[in-house]
Amino acid sequence: MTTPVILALTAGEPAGIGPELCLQLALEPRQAGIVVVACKTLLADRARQLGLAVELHDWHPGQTPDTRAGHVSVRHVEGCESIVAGRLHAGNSQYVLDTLTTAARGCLDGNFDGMVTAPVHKGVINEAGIAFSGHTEFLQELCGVERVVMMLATEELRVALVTTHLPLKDVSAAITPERLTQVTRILNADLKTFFGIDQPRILVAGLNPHAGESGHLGREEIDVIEPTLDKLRAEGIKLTGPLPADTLFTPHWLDNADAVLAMYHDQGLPVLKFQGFGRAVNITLGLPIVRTSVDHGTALDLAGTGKADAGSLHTAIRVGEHMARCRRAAIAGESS
Ligand SMILES: NC(=O)c1ccc[n+]([C@@H]2O[C@H](COP(=O)([O-])OP(=O)(O)OC[C@H]3O[C@@H](n4cnc5c(N)ncnc54)[C@H](O)[C@@H]3O)[C@@H](O)[C@H]2O)c1
Ligand SMILES: N[C@H](C(=O)O)[C@H](O)COP(=O)(O)O
Repeated sequence: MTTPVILALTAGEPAGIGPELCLQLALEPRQAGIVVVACKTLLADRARQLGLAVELHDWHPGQTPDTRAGHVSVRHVEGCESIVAGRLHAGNSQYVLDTLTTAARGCLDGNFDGMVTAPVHKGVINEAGIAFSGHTEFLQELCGVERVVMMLATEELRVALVTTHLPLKDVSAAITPERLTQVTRILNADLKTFFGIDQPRILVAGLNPHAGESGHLGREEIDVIEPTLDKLRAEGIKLTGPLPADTLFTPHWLDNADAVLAMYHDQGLPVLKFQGFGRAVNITLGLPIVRTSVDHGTALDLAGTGKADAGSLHTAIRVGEHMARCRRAAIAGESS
């Protein structure tokens, strides 16, 4: 019998839907051991507000998480100053980041096999005076790696990004040969490791309308993207592009591809979310730990109502568990 996977689940922004999604999940029996990383008072209060019969149990490293329906193991984190659903409070920001640090360090120390994150609110963390652009960048820094890749996925479509959370005006300068090379190599390697694809086929979008129209609508394709893709092809990576982004997301191309590499956040993610919002997963590739997340934000308008859909959280946990098993297998293979 294989040892059960233990995943840390951070509850995210206290004013958002994250805490109640974690509690909804706890109403069901689970295969994976889930440890919710959050303030226990916040969880107890939200359970009371929504009339959810969930028992909270303190969890400490080394213990087996409770997987029974109606029970949840909690790694308590101090510092949550306000627990009002729907109302942001900048004083909670350090607490939110502490939940991420606790989960990530627990993964690095071997206490967790991976981490799954409920949504945080980037704006309120910045209002607290803490520069924060997303979990992706935060975990990259915490884990001390030069490059990571954001990829969102449904059963039918995978979209990875060359650039993530930055103003649109800065995107062009950020698409350098070095970044494109690192991102493509990580995507190619992790599609093999975690998705069992021997020779991934990756479609690469151009940056400009019509992929630059032979240089008449922008030169990034000619100056940066095409030469970089040629070098990567010489390494054996199967790349098609740069393709015009407006027609890339059609069956003609997608039917023969394993992933799309988009140049920036709102070139790729609106298509993915149109296709599968509510059942997609957000994965950070290239980290030394497994990290998956929901495809949605804090939904302050729904917080405390019990109406939030847990579909994406289910996907994030299922994919996180699968990736954790793949990582175990990869490590076992290396050491044998
Ligand atoms: N993984 C993350 O941490 C993550 C992801 C996306 C956005 N965010 C952050 O969330 C905040 C709010 O972002 P936004 O308003 O653009 O997006 P949002 O996803 O919070 O909300 C967009 C719309 O989708 C609805 N919605 C979201 N999740 C839902 C769910 N589970 N069930 C039913 N309906 C749902 C909301 O009610 C809203 O109408 C921002 O600060 C953003 O940066 C965080
Ligand atoms: N870009 C993500 C999305 O649109 O779903 C979201 O902002 C979360 O990003 P992080 O995982 O970096 O927080």
